[in-house]
Amino acid sequence: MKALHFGAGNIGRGFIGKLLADAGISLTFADVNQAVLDALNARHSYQVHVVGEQEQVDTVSGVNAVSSAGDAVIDLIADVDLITTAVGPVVLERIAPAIAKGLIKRRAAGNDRPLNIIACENMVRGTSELKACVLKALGEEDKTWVEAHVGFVDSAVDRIVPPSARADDDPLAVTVETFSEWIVDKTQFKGALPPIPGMEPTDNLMAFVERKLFTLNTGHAITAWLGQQAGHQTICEAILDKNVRAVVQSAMEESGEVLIRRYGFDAASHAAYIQKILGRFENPYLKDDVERVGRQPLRKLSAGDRLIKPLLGTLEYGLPHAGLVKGIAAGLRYQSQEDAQAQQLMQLLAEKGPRDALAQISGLDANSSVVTEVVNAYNTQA
Ligand SMILES: NC(=O)C1=CN([C@@H]2O[C@H](COP(=O)(O)OP(=O)(O)OC[C@H]3O[C@@H](n4cnc5c(N)ncnc54)[C@H](O)[C@@H]3O)[C@@H](O)[C@H]2O)C=CC1
Ligand SMILES: O=P(O)(O)OC[C@H]1O[C@](O)(CO)[C@@H](O)[C@@H]1O
Repeated sequence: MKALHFGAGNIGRGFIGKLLADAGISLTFADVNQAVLDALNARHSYQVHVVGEQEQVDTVSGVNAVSSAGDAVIDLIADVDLITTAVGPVVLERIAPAIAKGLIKRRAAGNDRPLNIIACENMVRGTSELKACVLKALGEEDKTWVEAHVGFVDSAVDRIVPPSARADDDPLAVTVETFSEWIVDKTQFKGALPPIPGMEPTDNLMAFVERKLFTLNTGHAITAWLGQQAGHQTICEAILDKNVRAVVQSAMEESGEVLIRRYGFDAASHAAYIQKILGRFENPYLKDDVERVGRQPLRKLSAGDRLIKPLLGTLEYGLPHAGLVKGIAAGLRYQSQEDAQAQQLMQLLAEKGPRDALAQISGLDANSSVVTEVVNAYNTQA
């Protein structure tokens, strides 16, 4: 079996690419980073440092790499059995034209073998968004063929893989936590499910996507934003600050109440899930910077993402939401010189003030009482 993975970054090398290679699949990475492409093609292998309760160094070998901007990637799309991505939500639309070209070539070559495409991004139904972008680039006949032969499979991906801070300066080495979870929607595959140990099929994906995004990512973002305000450098330092931790835990519990009502999760198991995540944030070996985890605040504060969607759930069910409100206020205060969205956020706040800025970013009603609560929390955090 052959696979093409877009994005030879942290999650690409440290999680999805590793699972595919470990499953004996012939794997090619597609990326735009020439240094990473050259290193992969020179060595065809790299090391994954697993840190936490158990420590080990695994070697992933037999991998190749191509530029995602050239013709080689189109030839591969025409040939492989599986395509995965971990490029970041905003990049999906940029890789869609190449995927569309590859699918046109695949059809023209008479390759009717099933192909499955799985986006592994921190977003709800990212593969469905990718599919919509790919279909836009196809004519009617190609669209019909794609619907019949290509499975667009949504997934939830959970493993904390920060940029490697290894002293040996190896551009390919990656440091990962022990925990990992990759859940895929089994109802969306074409043909047989690929046998990949570590890939868990479900017919109830939304429950798992929301459980992960609205617990781990909700708590992680708030840890980063409040941690930054308190002068902490890493997630580990931030979550060990009892003031930060109290808000993070309460926001995760508030979001959890929504998940329990919406999906029927067992309350005790969900409480244990939250505790497990808090423990993962404490991993001292990950050196995960608050600036990285808090990145792209406009995306993280948008309507369907990790803060606003759970907040809307608490309003729907009439539940407490003070922790989420403090978390959203902290998001408005995120700072980064490197992050274009942090700069846009600062500009928006300067132009419109917190009430209208939040309404614009999140889609919440500027005159609603929940926006007033966030504005009050924002002013308190000054
Ligand atoms: N790092 C983590 O712990 C986790 C990340 N994720 C998600 O995985 C995705 C990737 O995150 P990371 O691996 O952390 O980011 P990253 O920045 O380490 O990796 C992204 C890779 O995509 C490449 N890329 C950018 N534009 C491209 C293009 N047009 N074609 C091909 N490759 C391109 C970049 O060069 C980079 O190597 C994001 O959606 C993130 O939310 C999900 C779970 C865990
Ligand atoms: O990758 P994003 O969506 O910017 O958010 C950072 C998040 O991604 C992760 O790296 C992986 O889930 C988390 O550590 C963190 O919550």
